Amino acid sequence: MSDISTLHFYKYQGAGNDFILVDNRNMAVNHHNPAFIAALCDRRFGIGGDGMMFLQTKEGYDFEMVYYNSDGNPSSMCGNGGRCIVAFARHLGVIGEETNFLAVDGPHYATISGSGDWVSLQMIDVDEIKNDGDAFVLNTGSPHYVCRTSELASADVFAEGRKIRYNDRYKEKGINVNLVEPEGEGYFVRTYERGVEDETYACGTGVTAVALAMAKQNGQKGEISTPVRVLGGNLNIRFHYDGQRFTNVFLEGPAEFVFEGGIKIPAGS
Ligand SMILES: N[C@@H](CCC[C@H](N)C(=O)O)C(=O)O
Repeated sequence: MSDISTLHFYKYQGAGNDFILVDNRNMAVNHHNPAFIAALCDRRFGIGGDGMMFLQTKEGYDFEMVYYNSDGNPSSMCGNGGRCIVAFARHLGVIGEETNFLAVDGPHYATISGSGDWVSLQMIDVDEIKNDGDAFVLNTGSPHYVCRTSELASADVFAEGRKIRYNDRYKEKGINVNLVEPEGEGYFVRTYERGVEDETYACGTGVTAVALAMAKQNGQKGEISTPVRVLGGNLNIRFHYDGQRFTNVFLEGPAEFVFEGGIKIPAGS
């Protein structure tokens, strides 16, 4: 009897934030194993990814999104991951052009374009933005630190992000660190991600946090649409702000299939 089996996986990316996806509707994969997830996300010895997701069935919803960071630990919401799993669900025939699914931060509504590669994902409402010196701290499904800067193209985001993520205030629970500068009608953003412990090419909950924090700082109210450029492409965030609460928050952008394959794993994983 063989002690090795093959895991069929799919790779997707949303503005360069890349993920391994597995159809686990039959619950064949036991994913409560950080070393297993981290090994698959490893860019040299595994498939490679900023995170890994399992699409599972959930009563009352089209599907459930179960998300892990590349360090192998389950995490809070991933916005780009959410957009990618919607594209994956569409590919599997689980959904049509709109969906209601469950993620770790609650229910999400999303739509996907007919061509299947542009996803608009509703994020949680936000009613609190705190200050940490000149920076903003808020939770858009995941915790974010947002700090305005200049000369962002040449910034050492890894070093600056790491310093903040591991300072006394944040080191226990961790935080994602977003550096931002105005660009055209919107912003250029670079993010150091907790759980990847590196800069990623995009962070969906991060650009959402930036758009909300900048609207508050600029005194904007009403229906707002904010384009954001990240290292891996372009995203857009639209929302309503009444001066107290951010509602109807949508993260929009590309979610694209990259490749699929099989990888040998120990049986029972
Ligand atoms: N890439 C994500 C955020 C994933 C979670 C994050 N690393 C954390 O642990 O908070 C996104 O697109 O939102």
